[in-house]
Amino acid sequence: MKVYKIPEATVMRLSIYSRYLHQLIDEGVDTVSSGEIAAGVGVGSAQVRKDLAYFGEFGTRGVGYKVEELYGYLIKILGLDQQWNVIIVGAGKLGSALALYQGFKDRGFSVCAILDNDPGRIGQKLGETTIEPLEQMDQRIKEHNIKVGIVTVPAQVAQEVTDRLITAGVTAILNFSPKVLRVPHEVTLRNVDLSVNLEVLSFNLALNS
Ligand SMILES: NC(=O)c1ccc[n+]([C@@H]2O[C@H](COP(=O)([O-])OP(=O)(O)OC[C@H]3O[C@@H](n4cnc5c(N)ncnc54)[C@H](O)[C@@H]3O)[C@@H](O)[C@H]2O)c1
Repeated sequence: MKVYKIPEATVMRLSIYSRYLHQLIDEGVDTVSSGEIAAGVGVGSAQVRKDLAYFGEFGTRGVGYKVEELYGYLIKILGLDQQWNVIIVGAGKLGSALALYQGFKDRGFSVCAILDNDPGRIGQKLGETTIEPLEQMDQRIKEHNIKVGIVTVPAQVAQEVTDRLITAGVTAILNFSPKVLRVPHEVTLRNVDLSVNLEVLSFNLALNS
């Protein structure tokens, strides 16, 4: 299914709704209203209805949504009904922690390779994955049909590592480095900066103090 021009903020909320629905399934809940989803995840119920309306008609007026059905639908919309193979470049503190994180697998992301250029790191094991030299990039990306690259190298080398990943066939980059990366328009880029979240917390703390 192809869905165009969905705002990124909506996609992020869909991911949060799907987690909440998963929680409801675990609790044995069969149906849920948009108001209950809204209260559960902390957004307005009109927002929930608007987000879901991008994808057609869901739910029955007065009854709400069937939890399992809506969950299955959101998983499909988010592309999580298939496995995405992932490569991590930079097996330092952060890259190693991400490689060991079990939560990715639970959502359909499989870390197939982790690379570094430090001879002292190469050959070390992170769970079932062994840290390999950067030179393995092309081969690993091709053999595992890897589409997602996670960049956890220092900022100075982040662009060259990203360029190399894209040349090798990666089409989605999750950048943890503070470097502002340039990628071709057909490549999806997301930047993760935990200090942005800390600053939001700080803003709220300051507001309430
Ligand atoms: N987004 C966030 O919130 C957040 C949080 C922590 C760190 N970071 C960033 O993540 C990155 C990694 O941080 P860290 O603490 O794990 O650092 P680290 O020094 O522990 O790890 C970096 C690793 O990259 C490797 N490396 C360096 N050049 C390379 C290259 N050209 N090819 C392959 N590997 C190479 C190093 O050998 C090292 O193992 C940094 O850019 C840091 O600023 C971001």
